[in-house]
Amino acid sequence: MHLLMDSSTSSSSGTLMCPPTNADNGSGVLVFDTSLLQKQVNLPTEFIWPNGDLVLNQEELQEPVVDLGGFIRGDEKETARAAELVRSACSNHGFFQVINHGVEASLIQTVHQEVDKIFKLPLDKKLSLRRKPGGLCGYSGAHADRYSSKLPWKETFSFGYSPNSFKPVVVDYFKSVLGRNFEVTGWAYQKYCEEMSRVSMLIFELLGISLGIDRLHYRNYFEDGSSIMRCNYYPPCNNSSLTLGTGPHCDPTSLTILHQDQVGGLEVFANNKWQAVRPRPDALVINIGDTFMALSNGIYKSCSHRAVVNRERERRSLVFFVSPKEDKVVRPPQDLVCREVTRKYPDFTWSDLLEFTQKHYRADVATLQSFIQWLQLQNQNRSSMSKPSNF
Ligand SMILES: C=C1C[C@]23C[C@H]1CC[C@H]2[C@]1(C)CCC[C@@](C)(C(=O)O)[C@H]1[C@@H]3C(=O)O
Ligand SMILES: O=C(O)CCC(=O)C(=O)O
Ligand SMILES: [Fe+2]
Repeated sequence: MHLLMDSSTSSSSGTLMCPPTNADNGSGVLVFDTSLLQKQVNLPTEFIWPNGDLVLNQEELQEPVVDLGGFIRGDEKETARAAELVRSACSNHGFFQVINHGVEASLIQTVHQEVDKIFKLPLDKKLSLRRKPGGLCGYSGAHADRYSSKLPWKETFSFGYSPNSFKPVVVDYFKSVLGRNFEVTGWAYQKYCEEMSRVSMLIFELLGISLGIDRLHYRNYFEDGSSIMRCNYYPPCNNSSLTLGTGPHCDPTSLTILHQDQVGGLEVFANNKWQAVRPRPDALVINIGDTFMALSNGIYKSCSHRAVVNRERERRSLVFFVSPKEDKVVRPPQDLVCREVTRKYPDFTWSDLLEFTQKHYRADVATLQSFIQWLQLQNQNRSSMSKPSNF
C-alpha cells in the first residue's frame, strides 16, 4: 500500500516519502494511493482492524422491504401496512429497505457512474479537494488525515445539501471545487439530493404514523434540516479479511438513505451477529441514526453497522445523511415522553453532536452515550465556573 509520509516519520509499511501536508500538527499525512496499494502483498498495519470487529457475517438480514407506492398514492390500508413494517424494523434494529420510492432508476444509475469521475481523478487533484480539518465536505482517502490506526479501506467525497436553498448548492459546490467540467456531474448530484430529501420527508411522515403521534411532527421538524451527501468508493483489497471499508459504527445523524451497488458489503449487527444487507438495485436502504433515536426517546434504535471490502471487486455506495437544522433542540415530542414516563436523553443540538464527532470523538458504536456523558461534563464545568467562588 502506499502511504506517503513526511521524511521524519517512519511507517510500518515501507512507504514513499513526501513533504508534510498537515500543517496543523506537522506530523505528515498518509496518502491512500490506490494505484500502488493493490500491488503490495502485506497489508500495512494502519489498515488492520481488531479481530473483534472482523468477525464474519453469518447470514442475511431479514429486514422488511417496504413498498411506498400505496402510501404515496394516499391508500390508507397500504399506509398502515407500511407503517407497521417500519415500526417493527425500527423497534428492533432500525434498518429497512424501501421500493416504489419514485426515484428514477436512470438517475440512480447516472449518479453511480458519476462516482468514478471523482475517484478516478489523478491523486494530486483529489488531494487538492481534501476536506479541511474539522470540516465534512470534500475528499478523504482512508481518513488518513484524521486517524493513524484502524484506517478504513475507502475513499469518500462529501458535500452539504439543504432543502430550502434557492440556489443549486450542489452544482455550485462541484463547479467551485472541480471546475466547469463538473457542472453536469453537479446537476446529477443536485437532482439526486433533491430526490433523497423528498424521500426523507416521506419516511419522516411514516415514522410519525408508526409511532402513533401527529403524522406531520417529524416532517415539519426536518423541513429546514441539513444534509450531508457522501459518495463512498471501496477499492478491492488483497487482504480483505483483515480490514474494513467502514468500521462498526452507529450513524450520529438522524436518518440515512443508502444505495449500494450489486457488489454488496453493508452489514448490520443485529440479534448478536453480523448480517449482510442484500443489495437490491430498485431499493433504498434506510436506517435510523443516533439523533432520531433521541428524538423517539429511545423507542427506535440506531444500530451498529459496517462495510466489508471485497477481494476482487470495487464497490460504490451513495449515502444521504439527514440531520435537523444545526441549532434546533433535539427533544422527543411530549406524547412519546408521557408514554415512556422518563426522558432517555437530555436536550442537545445537532451542531453539538456534529462538533463532538469532528473534534473530540471518532464516531463508533457508542457515540451517543459518549456524547451525552461529554455534554453533561461540559454543563457541570460551565455551571461550576459560573458559581461564585469562595476563595
Ligand atoms: C457526522 C458525521 C460523522 C461521519 C460523517 C457524518 C455522518 C456519518 C459519520 C460516519 C460515516 C460514521 C462512520 C465513521 C466515519 C468516521 C466514517 O467512517 O466515515 C463517520 C463520518 C466522519 O466523521 O467522517
Ligand atoms: O458503504 C456502506 O455500505 C456503508 C457506509 C456507512 O455506513 C456510512 O457511510 O455511514
Ligand atoms: Fe453508516
